[in-house]
Amino acid sequence: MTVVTIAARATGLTKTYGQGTAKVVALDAVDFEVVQGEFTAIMGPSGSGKSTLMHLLAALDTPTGGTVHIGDTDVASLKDTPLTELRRDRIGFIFQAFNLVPTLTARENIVLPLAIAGRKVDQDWFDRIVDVLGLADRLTHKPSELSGGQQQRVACARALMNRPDIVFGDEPTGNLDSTSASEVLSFLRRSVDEFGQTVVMVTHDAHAASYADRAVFLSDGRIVDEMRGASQEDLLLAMSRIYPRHDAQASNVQEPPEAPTATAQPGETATTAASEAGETGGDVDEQPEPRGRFAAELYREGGPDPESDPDLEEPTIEQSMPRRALMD
Ligand SMILES: Nc1ncnc2c1ncn2[C@@H]1O[C@H](COP(=O)(O)OP(=O)(O)OP(=O)(O)O)[C@@H](O)[C@H]1O
Repeated sequence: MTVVTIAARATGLTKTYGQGTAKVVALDAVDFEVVQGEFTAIMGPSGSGKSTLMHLLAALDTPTGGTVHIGDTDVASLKDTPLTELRRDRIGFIFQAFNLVPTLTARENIVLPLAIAGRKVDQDWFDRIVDVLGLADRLTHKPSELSGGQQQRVACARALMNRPDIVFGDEPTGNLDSTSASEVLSFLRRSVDEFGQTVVMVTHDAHAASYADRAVFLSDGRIVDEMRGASQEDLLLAMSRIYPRHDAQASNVQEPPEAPTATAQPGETATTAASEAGETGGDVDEQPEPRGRFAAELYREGGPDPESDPDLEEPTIEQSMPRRALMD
């Protein structure tokens, strides 16, 4: 008999914004369990409540109703200091926009959460993670000297460095080309299979979700379906069935996003992209490709635009990790 351990549990989880006619129910009495040692994908069209669910599960936001448990800990029962410690010690984060500290090297970024917590680096673990992620020869580089894919691999290393109970990824491949995305997804898969890591990832993308053990589908703030061990094709079919309106809209989008010039990716500079292309013979992310039909929706509905999206500007130290996650 397989014993299943629950890494996180949401019960009747509700989040509303605004009041009266302006009230938005972002999450509507959701019951949801994250199984320890599993890779779970949270899927759904824009506005379905994916990020809200993830932020509540990661104790980054407060629900309007219901409860969140991380392991046996009722998040609502924690005062500020233990809540900060829970976020810092038991949860890892990977963001779409990488959120590395621009003034620190890759190595310094990776050990930052430990440094803030005043904890020693486990050198064997550090070496293993860096080796698996292929970052050994990049550790002295600053984020501006790394490609988008490399930056996100640094963010992956940072997320796993303190061996958290759960790693949460919020569209972690949303700013990456397909090759870099596959590298990050393969790493997350490997972290589950080899390290027993629990991973929860928000994604629009059937290709990304096909790396997960389980995909749950959100619609209008509710979980409406779930699948286990689904291929990309299975997931696309399920999405057409569950979200017919969105699927039809996404299918109507014929054109991929315009290619960025100088191979600059959101989250990196054109200078970086150009110099890396020259120096490393193409270890730079190429033009992002739609990965599955719902990727078209991602781009159409406000895809990454470093000009207008403040999240994609170079973060300050304070912005680089959720402040609450580290040092309240
Ligand atoms: N701070 C906020 N104030 C008001 N409404 C909000 C706020 N945050 C989210 N919402 C609303 O809650 C709903 C769910 O938003 P959420 O960001 O969780 O969706 P999502 O599925 O993650 O969307 P996306 O894929 O576009 O990020 C949406 O209708 C959104 O407009």
